[in-house]
Amino acid sequence: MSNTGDIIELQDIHKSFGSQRVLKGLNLKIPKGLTTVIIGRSGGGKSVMLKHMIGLIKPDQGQVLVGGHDIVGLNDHQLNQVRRRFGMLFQEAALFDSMTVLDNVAFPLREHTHLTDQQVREKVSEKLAMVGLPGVEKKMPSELSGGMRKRVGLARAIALEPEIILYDEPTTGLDPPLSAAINRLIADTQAKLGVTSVVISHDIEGAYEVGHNIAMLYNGEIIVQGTPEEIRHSDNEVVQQFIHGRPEGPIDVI
Ligand SMILES: Nc1ncnc2c1ncn2[C@@H]1O[C@H](COP(=O)(O)OP(=O)(O)OP(=O)(O)O)[C@@H](O)[C@H]1O
Repeated sequence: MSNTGDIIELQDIHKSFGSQRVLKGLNLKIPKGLTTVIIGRSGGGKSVMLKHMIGLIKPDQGQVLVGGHDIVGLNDHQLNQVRRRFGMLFQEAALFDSMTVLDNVAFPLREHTHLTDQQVREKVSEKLAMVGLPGVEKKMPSELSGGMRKRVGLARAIALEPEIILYDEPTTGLDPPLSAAINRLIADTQAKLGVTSVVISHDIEGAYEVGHNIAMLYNGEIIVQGTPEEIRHSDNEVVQQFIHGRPEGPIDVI
């Protein structure tokens, strides 16, 4: 597994909401050009961790390095520059319901580039074709199935051809064939565009399939990080309980 360094590095991140300590000294390195899957319990802080990477949440303590630069102290304008490097697929695809598919996917292009209307349309068509949805430009989000909405969300996430794509539970709530299709899409997008991907997932099989690298968040920290093979053979009891979905073990399921 070769890479050219770590594009994102979370160093000793602490984050509490009121008295609830969510991240407790978390360390994580995201290697450039590869896909890292984050697994962990529901409510364990995976989304909170992801939001630190684009400055949507600031840590109480610790550093967030993107391309070697700490983004924690940046102002909104500087953060916007950093965010241009990212595409993000949120949990519910977060499409604008009152806009057509074309306008949804075109949104970041119109916000951040000076492309002509014709060029925007061409880029949108190209990205929709990449996600296997050619010709749906005129549809409204309400006319699409959940899986199609996710794919439109993905087309929007890749519209600016970002260096890094963050996926928050891209397959949750989808049936198995559709989950497999979305996983393939994540792998293809990574291979075609050479992007760095960070994927939050509950889908262990999918994690093995798309992840070059898997990290497990537990009790506010990353407790293991390694290749799918290393995770499968980890001697950590928490990891074993989680990946095999066992009710008994060190993880308190109540
Ligand atoms: N802005 C916020 N204000 C207060 N509490 C928050 C905020 N964001 C997240 N939390 C809390 O932080 C904890 C971790 O949430 P998070 O969404 O990161 O979990 P998760 O691991 O992504 O879970 P899931 O897999 O269910 O999506 C939760 O208890 C949540 O309620």
